[in-house]
Amino acid sequence: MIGKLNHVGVATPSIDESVKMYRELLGATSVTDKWAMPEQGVWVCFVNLPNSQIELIEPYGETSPIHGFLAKNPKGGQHHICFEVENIYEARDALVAKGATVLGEPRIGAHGTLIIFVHPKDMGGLLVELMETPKDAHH
Ligand SMILES: C[C@@H](C(=O)O)C(=O)SCCNC(=O)CCNC(=O)[C@H](O)C(C)(C)COP(=O)(O)OP(=O)(O)OC[C@H]1O[C@@H](n2cnc3c(N)ncnc32)[C@H](O)[C@@H]1OP(=O)(O)O
Ligand SMILES: [Co+2]
Repeated sequence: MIGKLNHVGVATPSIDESVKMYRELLGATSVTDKWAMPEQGVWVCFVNLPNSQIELIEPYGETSPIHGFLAKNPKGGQHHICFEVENIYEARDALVAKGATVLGEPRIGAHGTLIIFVHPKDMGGLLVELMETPKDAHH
């Protein structure tokens, strides 16, 4: 089931400050604009790497799912890791059949394809996002 590593999600109190850090300290040159995803409760911005992406996420709105994480990690930190799958519903059903806790219903993520999250308690403390491979994927 598990496919390519798509992105590593990094929570931050300020995407602007984080982008500056990736540019100045690590020499990142390809960074997208940030945009709001109200239904996900986050602002999103991608630092493009040759083989993957860092997804910077900042809380959007009072019910953002990352408020708790930032309360515990005020400077931010690694928040989730995202693997591609071919079919999100098949992946979801297989996980549920094995007793894993899938958080919420499949919804559209930052790449325009369906995503789900697997609770960290079932993944050795790691929050795992699964996303359907974009049809025009070229990485
Ligand atoms: C735009 C999109 C995309 O890529 O397309 C995105 O990525 S959106 C990315 C943002 N969206 C999401 O993360 C949606 C799915 N996430 C969630 O539903 C939530 O964040 C939960 C994962 C359920 C955590 O919720 P909450 O912070 O309220 O935690 P909680 O108080 O229930 O704590 C449950 C336990 O999980 C731990 N915990 C919380 N966040 C964690 C994280 N990111 N990684 C690992 N562990 C984590 C807590 O420390 C706690 O551990 P102890 O029990 O040991 O104290
Ligand atoms: Co993500």
